[in-house]
Amino acid sequence: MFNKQSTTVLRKVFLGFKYFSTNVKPKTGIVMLNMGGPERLDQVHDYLFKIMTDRDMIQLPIAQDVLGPWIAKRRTPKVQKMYEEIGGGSPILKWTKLQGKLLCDKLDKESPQTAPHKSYVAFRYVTPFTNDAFTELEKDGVEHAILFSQYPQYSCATAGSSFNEIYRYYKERKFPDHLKLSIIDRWGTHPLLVKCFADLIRKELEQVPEDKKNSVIILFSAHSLPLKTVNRGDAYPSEVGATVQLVMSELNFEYPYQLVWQSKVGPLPWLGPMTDEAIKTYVQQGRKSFIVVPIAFVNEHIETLHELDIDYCKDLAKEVNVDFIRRVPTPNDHPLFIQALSDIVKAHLKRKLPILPKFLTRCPHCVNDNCIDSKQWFSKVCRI
Ligand SMILES: C=CC1=C(C)c2cc3[nH]c(cc4nc(cc5[nH]c(cc1n2)c(C)c5CCC(=O)O)C(CCC(=O)O)=C4C)c(C)c3C=C
Ligand SMILES: [Fe+2]
Ligand SMILES: [Fe+2]
Repeated sequence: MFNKQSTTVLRKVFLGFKYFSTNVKPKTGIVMLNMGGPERLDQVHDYLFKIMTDRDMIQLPIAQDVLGPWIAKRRTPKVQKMYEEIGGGSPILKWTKLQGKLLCDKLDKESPQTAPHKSYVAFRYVTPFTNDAFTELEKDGVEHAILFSQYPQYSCATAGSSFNEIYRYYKERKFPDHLKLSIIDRWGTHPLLVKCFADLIRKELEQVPEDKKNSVIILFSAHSLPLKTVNRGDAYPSEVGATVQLVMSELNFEYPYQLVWQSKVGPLPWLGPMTDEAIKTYVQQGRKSFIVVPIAFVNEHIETLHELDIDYCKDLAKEVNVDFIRRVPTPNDHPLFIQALSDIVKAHLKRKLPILPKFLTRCPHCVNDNCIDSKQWFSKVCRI
């Protein structure tokens, strides 16, 4: 139908449009907040150093400035080996960029009044850092930046730490006159997130052999927290529980289930029961079939690809003679998940938004004086 000349013209028009559309000033910036993960092995030490010296993340009993770097140095070879075993680095940046892009494409279509939208990745412990994201979005002339925590459930250790970093960033420099900031800090009960998890679980349940369908147990596994953080009143354990409850409700509570915790670091007590201990206990009781669901992560990284897939579903399963075990994928680019992100942002944009830094309040559970999580933020900004 098209000759060579008309194809060339069409291609030029398309590229011209693409050039125009990618160089147009974004009105709304979506700042994808996460701790991040090292893409390369030579980033692992700095990454661990930043985690272990962040007092929002962990409060070591003595001399954190000395003990934190020491733990980071000692842990580096072990963690480098783990990243090597999952392909040489964390895929979290790749996934976060893709999720941000798919979200903005959707928002451009579904919310033309706030378009164009552009996503910016702001990681806490590895590049691109908070200041990289804000330097870029300020340069782009973004009018409204939405600080969107990529952890569905709130913790002072994760989302709180990112918000505190942004607070510190603007404490040190002039807040741009043209910029408005607002926060989405928790969304673990969003109906489409729940539907997405339920859909992913159903697909794995279909793989369970008929003779094991009656005995399979769904293990929801979430990153644990130090008990000290839990006892201070951190919202995360109960918010994770809320997600689990809604997902099970969506599945009509058809299967037995348990919420278990993974990824403990160091010798101090953390919230349990731990995922590996739970598997061992069930096997001892003769329950040997499992579906493992990472319920607090929205994309793949070391805790899913190594700890769940290699350490538990492969090595531990073999060691203790598990009959059947499958790990449910994280939401990644699942259409229901991208629709959830888009609906969350649209609902947020419809509300009368408090604008930073005027509304800064202090988180009641946080070790940091300037934490900007609070029930006030929650009710004003992010009730969905
Ligand atoms: C030191 C204490 C830590 C606390 C508290 C903690 C809480 C916490 N973490 C996540 C999500 C992730 N953590 C990841 C890796 C990771 N976490 C810690 C330490 C704590 N996390 C370390 C030292 C590491 C590095 C790996 C290791 O040494 O084992 C990751 C993976 C990142 C990646 O590979 O891309 C995620 C994701 C949550 C949700 C959470 C509490 C709410
Ligand atoms: Fe962690
Ligand atoms: Fe906090």
